[in-house]
Amino acid sequence: MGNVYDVVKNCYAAQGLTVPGVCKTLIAFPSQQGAVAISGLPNRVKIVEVGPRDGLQNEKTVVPTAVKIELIERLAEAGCPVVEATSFVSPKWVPQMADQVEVMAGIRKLPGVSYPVLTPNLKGFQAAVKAGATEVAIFGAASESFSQKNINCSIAESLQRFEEVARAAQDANIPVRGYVSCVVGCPYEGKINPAKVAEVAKCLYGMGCYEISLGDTIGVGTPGNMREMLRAVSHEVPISALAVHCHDTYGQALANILTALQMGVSVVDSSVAGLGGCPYARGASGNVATEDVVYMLNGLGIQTGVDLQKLIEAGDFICKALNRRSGSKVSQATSKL
Ligand SMILES: CC(C)(COP(=O)([O-])OP(=O)([O-])OC[C@H]1O[C@@H](n2cnc3c(N)ncnc32)[C@H](O)[C@@H]1OP(=O)([O-])[O-])[C@@H](O)C(=O)NCCC(=O)NCCSC(=O)C[C@@](C)(O)CC(=O)[O-]
Repeated sequence: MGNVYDVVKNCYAAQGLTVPGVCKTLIAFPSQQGAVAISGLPNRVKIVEVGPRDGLQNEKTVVPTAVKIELIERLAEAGCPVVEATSFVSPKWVPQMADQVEVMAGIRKLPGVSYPVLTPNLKGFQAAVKAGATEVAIFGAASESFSQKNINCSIAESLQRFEEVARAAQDANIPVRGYVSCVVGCPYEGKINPAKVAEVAKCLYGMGCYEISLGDTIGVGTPGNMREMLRAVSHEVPISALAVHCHDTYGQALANILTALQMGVSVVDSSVAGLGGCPYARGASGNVATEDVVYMLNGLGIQTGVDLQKLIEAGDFICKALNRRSGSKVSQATSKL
């Protein structure tokens, strides 16, 4: 078989017709050789690789610091422009991130790559700066219960803490990214009102966050409710400043990402080998695998700057270290070739 377009063209030709323009743009070839763009999608997408932080924070056995450092370096070498390195949170709450200072000291930073870290409060921010962080992220939620479980305070209290971090970061000329968790569903409260997501996103943006990452923390989103939520948030924050962060619990992450791209989002968070889950979100599975996102974007002719082969190798490296099978379908498929 040639390709899907040829088959469709021949069917139309057999009836003496030509292919309508709309069909031409809707037929995409999901292979590395025959990339075809769908009109209306961005030409370039920024991948924010969160595997070393979101991916590893929930691991039960301690991952050696040297393994974390090698993973971060491999991801940067694969062309990921942003590699979230660790978090400056309480080691009592997230023991897996207790080696944050050593991780920051150990990574050989590549020029042009950003290595943000999570900072829930001023204490975390100050420690991060001392450890050499040049970008931080504050992380709130659209669910009161999740906010309490994750950072031990209400949404309103968290916004006060974030305001302090944002002000200190501005004084130190450090860019701040903002997260909103539970943007469509919460493990404790169920469905989340898009208006609440928009309200929290607006506050974070107003504090000076250059980008707001919208987290489907437990991976219950569908293209329908993601669209509804993105529509509400984009009334308060420009779509160019939004990112999506999709966990893949129900297998909807790629569809949700494509929906977001069609709405004008051009920043996607993902985790190599599909690692991850939040320790305070019961039942949450890993993030969408970066390999799968890059494969989809390659198939659409969308630039990412990421080398898929090197990415797969980085995924193989961490899966071997964790003694686990990759959560990436692309990695699973190519390992059988
Ligand atoms: C926010 C706190 C610290 C509040 O925790 P707390 O217990 O309320 O804090 P506190 O201010 O009462 O202090 C208690 C102790 O923690 C220490 N402490 C206080 N702050 C820090 C700090 N920054 N770093 C290190 N230590 C800290 C502080 O010094 C004190 O130590 P002690 O006197 O008992 O020895 C805690 O709840 C915490 O660390 N939570 C982090 C939870 C977390 O990391 N969750 C995962 C990340 S979020 C996520 O995965 C979702 C996301 C972003 O990926 C998007 C999505 O998928 O939706």
